[in-house]
Amino acid sequence: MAKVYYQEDASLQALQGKTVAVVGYGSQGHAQAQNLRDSGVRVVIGLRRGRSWEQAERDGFEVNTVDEAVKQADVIQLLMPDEVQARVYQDQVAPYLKPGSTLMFSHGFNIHFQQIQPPKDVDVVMVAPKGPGHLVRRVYEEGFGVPALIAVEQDSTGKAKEIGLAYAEGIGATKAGVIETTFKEETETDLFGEQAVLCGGVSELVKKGFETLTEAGYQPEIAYFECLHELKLIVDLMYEGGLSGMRYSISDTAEYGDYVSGKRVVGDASREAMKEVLKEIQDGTFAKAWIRENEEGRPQFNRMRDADKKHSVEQVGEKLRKTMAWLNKAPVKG
Ligand SMILES: NC(=O)C1=CN([C@@H]2O[C@H](COP(=O)(O)OP(=O)(O)OC[C@H]3O[C@@H](n4cnc5c(N)ncnc54)[C@H](OP(=O)(O)O)[C@@H]3O)[C@@H](O)[C@H]2O)C=CC1
Ligand SMILES: CC(=O)[C@](C)(O)C(=O)O
Ligand SMILES: [Mg+2]
Ligand SMILES: [Mg+2]
Repeated sequence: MAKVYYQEDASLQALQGKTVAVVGYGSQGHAQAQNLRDSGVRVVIGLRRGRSWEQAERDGFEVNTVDEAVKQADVIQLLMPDEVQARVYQDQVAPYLKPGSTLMFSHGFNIHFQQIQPPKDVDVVMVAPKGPGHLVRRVYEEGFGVPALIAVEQDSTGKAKEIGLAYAEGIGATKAGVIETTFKEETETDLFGEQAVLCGGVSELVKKGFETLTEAGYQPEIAYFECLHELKLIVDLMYEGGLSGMRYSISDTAEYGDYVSGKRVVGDASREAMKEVLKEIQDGTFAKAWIRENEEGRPQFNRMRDADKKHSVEQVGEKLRKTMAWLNKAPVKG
């Protein structure tokens, strides 16, 4: 049975009198920094000059270069993109890390695949929210939390878990539950989830459903509503009540079709592909390819990103979403 921590298991006390440097102010950075501040934790932001720097200042934070932020911090949370962390760590974090400080991550990639090898005299802890940064902020403001995983890789002070739990409390995660794990388990399951199901699997399902309908001559607007927009409404039901909760709300016609056709679309071939994807995550093939892709200037990543931006589901979606007033105030990428 998984060990899950809630509010009664955590205390912000462990962060009292300490300074947390949040390095990076993107999706997770802005959310975690603002939640911590609202929870009464002293936060400084570490960045390079640019868009995020200006945004963090506008949001009222003290912003420093990464090295200056690290110098004054007791806890350093690295929230830059995974692929830049190792270089910035090497040049601007490692030389200034105080013994006994806490180096934190929200994803295990760089520790698990040994791109970052911290000294023995610091704690190495992960608090990984299981949700996109903008929701980590939005859900906190609503008085709730996004669940998270916690892992301790190195405990030099004997207080690593306590500090990690205090951090999880500060970002609101203990309201939803914080599951104990290892860097290995978080890294492999997170990569698998985003590739096979949450991002990769769902995007392809949406595109192929949309293409099937439009190629058969149906209107793209209808295909968009059917295969993309309504997905959220259906997934909200799953989120609240699992598969049965969703099936309680849909018609029996839909439920019958769900049982007989779902397995034909996502069947044994997909299960085999999922196993292959998982194996390549576990044996490091995926990590190696992603690191190489970045070293080469991201030729494939950029090509695939451009191609998908031009997909007709995106063209028709952009037009339709303009009419949805409630969407226009929610930031998608900060
Ligand atoms: N996105 C998510 O919701 C989730 C992310 N995670 C993990 O959280 C971590 C952060 O990811 P995410 O929030 O998506 O990252 P983003 O891409 O949103 O954040 C990028 C931030 O890092 C800054 N940055 C980039 N390069 C540098 C640099 N060389 N020096 C200083 N700052 C730099 C950017 O500043 P600038 O404007 O100057 O470029 C920006 O503020 C990753 O480990 C990720 O796996 C975990 C769970 C979910
Ligand atoms: C949002 C999240 O949890 C992901 C999909 O794992 C990520 O952005 O890396
Ligand atoms: Mg994730
Ligand atoms: Mg991820």
